[in-house]
Amino acid sequence: MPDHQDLGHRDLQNQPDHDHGALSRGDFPPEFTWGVATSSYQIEGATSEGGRGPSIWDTFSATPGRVVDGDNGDVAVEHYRRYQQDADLMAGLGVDAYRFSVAWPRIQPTGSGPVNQAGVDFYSRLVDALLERGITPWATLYHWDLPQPLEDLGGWPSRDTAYRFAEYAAHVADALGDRVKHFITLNEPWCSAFLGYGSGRHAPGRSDGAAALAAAHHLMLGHGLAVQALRERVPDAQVGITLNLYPVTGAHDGHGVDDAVRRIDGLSNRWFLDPVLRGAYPKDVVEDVAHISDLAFVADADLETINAPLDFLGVNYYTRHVVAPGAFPGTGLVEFTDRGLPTTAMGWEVDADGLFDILTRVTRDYGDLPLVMTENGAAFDDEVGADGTVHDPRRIDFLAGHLAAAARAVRAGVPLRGYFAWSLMDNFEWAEGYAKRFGIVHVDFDTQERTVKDSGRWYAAFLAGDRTQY
Ligand SMILES: CO[C@H](O)c1c[n+]2c([nH]1)[C@H](O)[C@@H](O)[C@H](O)[C@H]2CO
Repeated sequence: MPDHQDLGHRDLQNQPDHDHGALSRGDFPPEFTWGVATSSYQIEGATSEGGRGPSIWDTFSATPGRVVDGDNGDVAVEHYRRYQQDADLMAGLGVDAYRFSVAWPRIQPTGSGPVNQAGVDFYSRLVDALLERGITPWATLYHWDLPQPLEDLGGWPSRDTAYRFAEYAAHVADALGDRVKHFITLNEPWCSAFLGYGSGRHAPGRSDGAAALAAAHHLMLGHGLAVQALRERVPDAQVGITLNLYPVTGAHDGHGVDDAVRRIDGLSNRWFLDPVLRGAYPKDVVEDVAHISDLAFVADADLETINAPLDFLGVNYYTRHVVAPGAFPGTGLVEFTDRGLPTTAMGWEVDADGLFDILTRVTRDYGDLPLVMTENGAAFDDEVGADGTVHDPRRIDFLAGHLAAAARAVRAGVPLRGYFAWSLMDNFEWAEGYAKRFGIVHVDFDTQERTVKDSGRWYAAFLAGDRTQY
């Protein structure tokens, strides 16, 4: 069980905004974990092989207009059959760890009932391949691929899905817990709930605010129940959850900006941080959403279950939110804007200082729980040159700048324990399909050929101890 104490507000040492210079692995604690990350639906392919059942992303990507170019994960980057080759890639990069996700529809094709042994066997082989190469497996139990039959029964807005998730977690613990000692219950419940059931931008593509809030609650309830299941079966496991967190900054200091910042910080960050780490929903945000839902789905003991003690908090960071009051002041509407910084191929501003800001804020406001950067990376339009190399200097600059910010946070007192680059290789980027490349390894989606990009070589050199400029 975790033995860290919540020290409450901490005076983290002030640090200079920019300390450009040289950076190396030595700027981080010696036991720091360095890895790469992926997720099942984005890389595995083989969606009809090995007894796998359909997920909501199979359904969503088969629905015309939902995914750019009508792309889907049927083939992806064939990791299901190329996992040995990909494990060799990781070993070549010199990573300590690999964060992957287990596809629920491979373990339980209908989302409940007996396990599909072929699915268990795949992840068992993957884990063994990693361990044989000295790579520590970090398993995410849920990275968005809900079995479609559970969606047909109501999906995450239904409380039963939380109980099915805990049963699934128990099956994974039984199957892999002898060799996997690092578990992340959920990847980004904010995306699963608010993009899946709120905006409809992600699977299952529903647009219902009340359903989105219920989904968020039952995802977090499932998290808490899954922590119990994991602890019962794998007493020596390190267990956490991954949240996508954003520093939120006012676009100016005019009237109403502070409330806009409070609202977006509340819905983006505190709606998940507070239940998971404090056992209560933030009261100001409960009021903000009262016109959408009275939260009647919250049962008495739920928040205690959700507030299960954790060994770490996974943080996914990509960019900052910059906000201003909406067109109709006083309505609570908020406009998202930018600060004219360089952007990635996703249109996200490159803002390494935002990583320092969010890491120090979480430690200052939520105490000394160890933090792990479970995702950080950037999409750029990479091309393979005539010489077969992939020059991606902007991704190197992105990674170096964010690692420098992470080192600054460590110096400021943040208990940061690890960093996973997103992503090992180009893959299915959800509603953007294959049009957006986040990998430090390039994939030719026609031939499946993998080519380590300059950023992959840079990361390998950094992990080998080379000093880098940023
Ligand atoms: C919107 O930013 C989120 O934190 C976020 C960014 N990303 C994610 N979450 C997901 O966890 C990954 O599966 C995506 O591939 C990755 C890149 O888009």
